[in-house]
Amino acid sequence: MEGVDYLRDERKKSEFDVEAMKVAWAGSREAFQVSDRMAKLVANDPVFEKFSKPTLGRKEMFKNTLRKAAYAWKLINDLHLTEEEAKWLRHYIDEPNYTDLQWEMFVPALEGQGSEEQKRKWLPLAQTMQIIGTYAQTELAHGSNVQGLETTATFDHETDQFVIHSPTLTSSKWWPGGMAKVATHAIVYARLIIDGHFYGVHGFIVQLRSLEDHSTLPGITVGDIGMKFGHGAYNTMDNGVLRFDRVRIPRNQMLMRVSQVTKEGKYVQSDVPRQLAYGTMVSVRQTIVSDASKALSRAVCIATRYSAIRRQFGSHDGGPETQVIDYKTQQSRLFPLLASAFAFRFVSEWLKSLQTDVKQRLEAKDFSTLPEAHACTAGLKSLTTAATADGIEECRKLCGGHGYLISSGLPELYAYYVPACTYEGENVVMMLQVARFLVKTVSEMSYKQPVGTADYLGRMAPLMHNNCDVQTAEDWLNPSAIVKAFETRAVRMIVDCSQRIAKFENQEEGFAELSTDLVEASLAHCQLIVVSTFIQRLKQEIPGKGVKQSLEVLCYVYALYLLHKHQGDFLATGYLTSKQASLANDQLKTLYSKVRPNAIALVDSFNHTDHYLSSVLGRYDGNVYPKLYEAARKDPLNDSDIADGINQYVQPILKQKLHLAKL
Ligand SMILES: CCCCCCCC/C=C\CCCCCCCC(=O)SCCNC(=O)CCNC(=O)[C@H](O)C(C)(C)COP(=O)(O)OP(=O)(O)OC[C@H]1O[C@@H](n2cnc3c(N)ncnc32)[C@H](O)[C@@H]1OP(=O)(O)O
Ligand SMILES: Cc1cc2nc3c(=O)[nH]c(=O)nc-3n(C[C@H](O)[C@H](O)[C@H](O)COP(=O)(O)OP(=O)(O)OC[C@H]3O[C@@H](n4cnc5c(N)ncnc54)[C@H](O)[C@@H]3O)c2cc1C
Repeated sequence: MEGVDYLRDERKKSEFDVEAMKVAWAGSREAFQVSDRMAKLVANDPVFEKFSKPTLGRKEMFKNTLRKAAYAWKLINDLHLTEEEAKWLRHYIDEPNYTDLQWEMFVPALEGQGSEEQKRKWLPLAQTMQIIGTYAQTELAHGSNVQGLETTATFDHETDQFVIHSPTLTSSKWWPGGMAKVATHAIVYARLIIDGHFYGVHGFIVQLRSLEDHSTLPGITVGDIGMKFGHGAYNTMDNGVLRFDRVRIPRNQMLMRVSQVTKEGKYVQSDVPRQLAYGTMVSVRQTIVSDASKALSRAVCIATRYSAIRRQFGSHDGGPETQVIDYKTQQSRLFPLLASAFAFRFVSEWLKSLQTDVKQRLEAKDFSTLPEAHACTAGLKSLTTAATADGIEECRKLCGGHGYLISSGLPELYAYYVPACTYEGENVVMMLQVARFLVKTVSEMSYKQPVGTADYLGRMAPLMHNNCDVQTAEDWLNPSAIVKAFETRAVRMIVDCSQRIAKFENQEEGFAELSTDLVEASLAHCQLIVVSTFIQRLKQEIPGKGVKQSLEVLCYVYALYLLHKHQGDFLATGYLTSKQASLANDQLKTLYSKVRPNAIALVDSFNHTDHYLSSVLGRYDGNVYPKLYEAARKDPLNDSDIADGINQYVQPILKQKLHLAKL
């Protein structure tokens, strides 16, 4: 039997309707159809071929990506693609490039932080790509600490302009994507200075390059920051360094939704919170949560298909060896990741709806839910990216030696993905933001009832004193037992930290001293959100034979896997006994055996094309070994029998040996 037959047999074992599961994964039939159409469009167009990428040099790779981006833009226009379709098209092309910054950061920053007048002027230019923009916030010496940025924007009364300047080497903008070679404009974050007074960090629209010949404008120095981790992964992107030598821009190019500077040089703060200036980061963090489920599902799809094909040991009387997916250890590493991909998918959908709600409230000048939205996006960004980056690496190991080959698709995926733990808010820094929100919520509870994702803190009294009543492994198959366990663990960890901080004379000092515990408490809070969202999703109607049941199994796997992994927390907070923790682990093993027959069908439900997976190990048809062999033969080193350099550097050594032998 070959891999092809193995996967065919596996698909026959499935206990649910795969087509219906595809819809559940996508969110709706319409969402499925859009993404499916775009996936196929990209997969079937030779322009988007990407197997040759690993063998290209930096310049060729960069040019090749520009070519694809230009072609994609042509398709978007020629085919009159909707915004949603265009997003999926870019997603499936699967090469980071300047358009990510244009659509995920530059346009949202204009939309969220521009005044109505500014939006009227700049948005049409950006949306039709007559200008190409980037988001230039991070500097050589400051990324996380936005208030510590050094670039200055000094108001000049006489000319009604701002003077943008890089006063030090460390103030050089450093990292923005698309900035080195492509972007014509940037939203530059700088310290606003009027008459020697500092008014905080604000965004300014600055032109970097001529729209005529693309040359840099006077006063601007811009370039690439150099190659990044993983050859092909992120090096298609021209992350840049940028310096300003007293570059002048008109006053009306400061983004003026949140605060304005008048012609007279007066600083006016609108009636909206200053944190709205961070709004672009909040919206992109939500996109990053959604991207996490895509990246993790991709790695899990590869590792699951390959685990069903790969066989090692266990052959009796000449029969076939054991599929590695049947080893309990393989299942205990793989299935929680499969469940996590679904969990992240559903939490990202929920986060999107939370943001829509916040947006509507902001328009009605209701800012009450902003801190919670910030904490949720920051925390979930941190949780999902960390788990996804680790998960991709685990999937690589699950594929044994072949996982280390570029043709497995996993090394490049990891290298592309891992900076998500850093960009758009370093993960620990983000968890500390969640901690601030939680500690503040607890401290205000005497006069303010917590709401939304923090509402369980309002039920503190019972949660502080209850004990878990699980008696058998079966008892863990109960959503309310699970939610209660996660709520209790989170509440007790948060309250413990809050009480210990309160003992410090200086609260900031207490916060800093307890920051490692606070990060753990924040993680507990975020895990509760993901688990509860999964459970809530299952309360909705989910059509299709066996679909809901399979998702229920995955939901329990996700929750009980976390419970097992963090059982130290659950035990230390005194809610569970070690017996109850061990029953959860027993149940987890039973659940793995329920996932097993459905594993291949579950990863088929992601609807990933072979083009998108770009993995010989994860091929839909399972024809792994012949294709691995074929891919290896195509390596440039195999172009000739005697490689370049052999005659020059190897043969002389061999000849020298002969000479020595004669002596
Ligand atoms: C369908 C297909 C889809 C395809 C998918 C494609 C996916 C591709 C995705 C994407 C493509 C783009 C590729 C990557 C691009 C990467 C771009 C970048 O990396 S841009 C740089 C990011 N930089 C950071 O994130 C800095 C992190 N630092 C910060 O955010 C702040 O400095 C922070 C939060 C750490 C501290 O802020 P403070 O300096 O003002 O300090 P404090 O005093 O702590 O905050 C004041 C108050 O403001 C609140 N706050 C802070 N941030 C807030 C926010 N964002 N919203 C609301 N409140 C906020 C705080 O909670 C605090 O509240 P209280 O006073 O305690 O009540
Ligand atoms: C691929 C990539 C693309 C990027 N694209 C862009 C872009 O388009 N535009 C842009 O403006 N920026 C971009 N960035 C920059 C990115 O946003 C920053 O790197 C990120 O915000 C982290 O900041 P930092 O580099 O200053 O890390 P640092 O803050 O220096 O982190 C270093 C270490 O310090 C720790 N640390 C920092 N502060 C604290 C604290 N208060 N408490 C405890 N620990 C702390 C962190 O946890 C971390 O371990 C990009 C970065 C990458 C890698």
